[in-house]
Amino acid sequence: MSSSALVLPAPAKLNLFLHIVGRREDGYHQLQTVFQFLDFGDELTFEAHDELQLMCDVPELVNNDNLILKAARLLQAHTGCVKGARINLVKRLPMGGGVGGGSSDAATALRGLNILWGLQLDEDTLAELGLQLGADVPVFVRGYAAFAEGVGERLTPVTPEEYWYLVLKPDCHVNTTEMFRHQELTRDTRPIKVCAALNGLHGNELTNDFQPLVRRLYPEVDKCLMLLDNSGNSSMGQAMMSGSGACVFVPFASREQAEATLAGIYSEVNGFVARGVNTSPLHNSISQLQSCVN
Ligand SMILES: C[C@@](CO)(OP(=O)(O)O)[C@H](O)COP(=O)(O)OP(=O)(O)OC[C@H]1O[C@@H](n2ccc(N)nc2=O)[C@H](O)[C@@H]1O
Ligand SMILES: Nc1ncnc2c1ncn2[C@@H]1O[C@H](COP(=O)(O)OP(=O)(O)O)[C@@H](O)[C@H]1O
Repeated sequence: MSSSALVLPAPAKLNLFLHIVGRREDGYHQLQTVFQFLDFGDELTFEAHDELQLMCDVPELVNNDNLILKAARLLQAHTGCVKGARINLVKRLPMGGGVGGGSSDAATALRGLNILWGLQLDEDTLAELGLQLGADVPVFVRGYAAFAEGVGERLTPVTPEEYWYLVLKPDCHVNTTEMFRHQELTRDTRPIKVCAALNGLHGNELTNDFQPLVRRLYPEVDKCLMLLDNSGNSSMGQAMMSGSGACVFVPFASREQAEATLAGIYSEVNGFVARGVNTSPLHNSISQLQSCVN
C-alpha cells in the first residue's frame, strides 16, 4: 500500500425498529425505521490506478455485481471521469446479515472516489446516486442516525441513546428481495410520527415487521432470539432482528455487560459487540482528513 492510499471505514447499521407501512406501484415497500450506525464494519483502501480494480479477502465478492464497482462505474458515467482506482475491501460484516454491509461499502466507495478523483460532488448528489444502487445507501452517504421513511431515503436526523450492542450472527443468509416479496409479509402497519418512534425505542411497542416471518422460516434466527431472551441478561431493551435479517441485536449500558452476555452463549452462536453511534465513522474519518488538508 502506498503512502498516498486513502483508507476509509464502511460501518454497519442497525434498524432499531422497522415498520412496513405500504407498497408502491413499482413493488418497492414504504418503510418507517430508525437507522443507527455501529463503530464496527468493513474497510476500504483506495489508490490511484489506470484501471478500475477490486481486491478482497473474500474472493467470491470480486465480481462485476459488487456494489463497490457499481458505485465506481456510476460515478464515472455521471461525471465523465475516466480515471481508475485500485480498491481493496476488508470484509468483516456478515453478508445477507441485515446490517447493510454491501450498501455501506457502496457509500464508502462513492465518498472515497469523490475524494480520490477530485470530483467535488456534493452530498445531495452522492445520496441521489447512492439511491440508484440501493435503498439503504443514502443513509450511509449522509452519515447521521435517522428516522427514515419512503423506501428508506427520506431522512430525519435523530439521536437515540448510543448503547453497546451485542449482535448475533445466525448461521444463515436471508435474501432481502425474497422476504420483501413473501406473501405472508405484513405491509399495513399504521404510520407513526418521529417523536413516537423515538419514545418507543427499546420498549415493546416498536418491532421489526420482518421478524415473525423470518424467525419462522429460519430456525437459526429463532434460536438466536430465544438465546437472548433466555440469557437472563441485563439488557436495556428487547432482542430484535435488524433489517430483513438475519442478525439479531440487544442493547446494553456498558461494553462489559454486552461482552459478558456474549461469553455466556459464545459456544452456541457467533457474534460481536460494538457501540451504536449517531455519526458514521466514515464521516469522522473524512472530517479528520479534511482538517489535515486545511
Ligand atoms: C430491509 C432493509 C432495511 O434497512 O435492509 P437490509 O435487510 O437489506 O439490510 C432495506 O430496506 C433494504 O435495502 P437494500 O438492501 O438497499 O435494498 P435494495 O438493494 O434497494 O433492494 C433489494 C430488493 O428489495 C426490495 N425492496 C427494497 C427496499 C424497499 N423499500 N422495498 C423493497 O421492496 C426490492 O424488491 C428490491 O429489488
Ligand atoms: N460489497 C459487497 N459486500 C457484501 N455483499 C455485496 C457487496 N456487493 C454486492 N453484494 C451482494 O449483496 C448481498 C447482500 O448484501 P449485504 O449488504 O451484505 O446484506 P444486507 O443487505 O442483508 O445487509 C450479498 O449476498 C452479495 O451478493
